[in-house]
Amino acid sequence: MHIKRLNIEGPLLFESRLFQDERGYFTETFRQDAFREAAGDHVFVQDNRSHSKNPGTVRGLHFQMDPCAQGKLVTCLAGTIFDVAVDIRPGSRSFGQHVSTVMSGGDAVQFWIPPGFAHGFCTLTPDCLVAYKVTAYYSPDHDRGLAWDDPDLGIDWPFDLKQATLSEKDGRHPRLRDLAILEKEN
Ligand SMILES: Cc1cn([C@H]2C[C@H](O)[C@@H](COP(=O)(O)OP(=O)(O)O[C@H]3O[C@@H](C)C(=O)[C@@H](O)[C@H]3O)O2)c(=O)[nH]c1=O
Repeated sequence: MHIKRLNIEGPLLFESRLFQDERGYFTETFRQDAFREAAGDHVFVQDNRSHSKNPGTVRGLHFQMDPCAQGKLVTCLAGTIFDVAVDIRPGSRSFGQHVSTVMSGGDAVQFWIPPGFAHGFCTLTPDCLVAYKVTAYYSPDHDRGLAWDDPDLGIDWPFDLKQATLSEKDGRHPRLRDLAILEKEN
């Protein structure tokens, strides 16, 4: 398993080896030992999957408040997505900055996003399947969002933003500067 560190302390890219043969391929998608060594002790308690029909679908940016903050290990099983994690850890040196990656079905890459980040993605092809493990259960009471197109975040979404498809909920998240929960710390 190859592990790539990114510009922000915390998020990681895990790349597994693909064993190809005439049948197709085999790959290990998760190893507790390699994960723990690189990312620390986290326990995954829930696995999720979403399907997005159209390119230009945006989901995010989402996070859960403490004590239900979630670390997420994200992978793309089909299609191609642009995935992004924004640092909203109070007091972090990289607060408000983000890291991103493009992931496709079959490339055996997993994106580790620790608790304290807002996460989202957009789809670049039809029929994107995204699967992810999380370290805390879904809690609607702690579920929060951040505006995916907040200009202060400077995310270079690689599609025509005017064509974005998103949920009603994702269309009304606050900008980073208006996130009340963070005002005091930063
Ligand atoms: C996230 C989640 C949603 N739901 C329900 C609530 C709602 O009725 C329906 C759809 O939820 P959402 O619109 O929030 O789904 P979605 O926009 O796909 O939300 C996901 O987006 C990505 C970017 C993430 O990072 C995830 O953690 C999660 O927030 O599914 C659960 O039952 N369990 C869950 O864990």
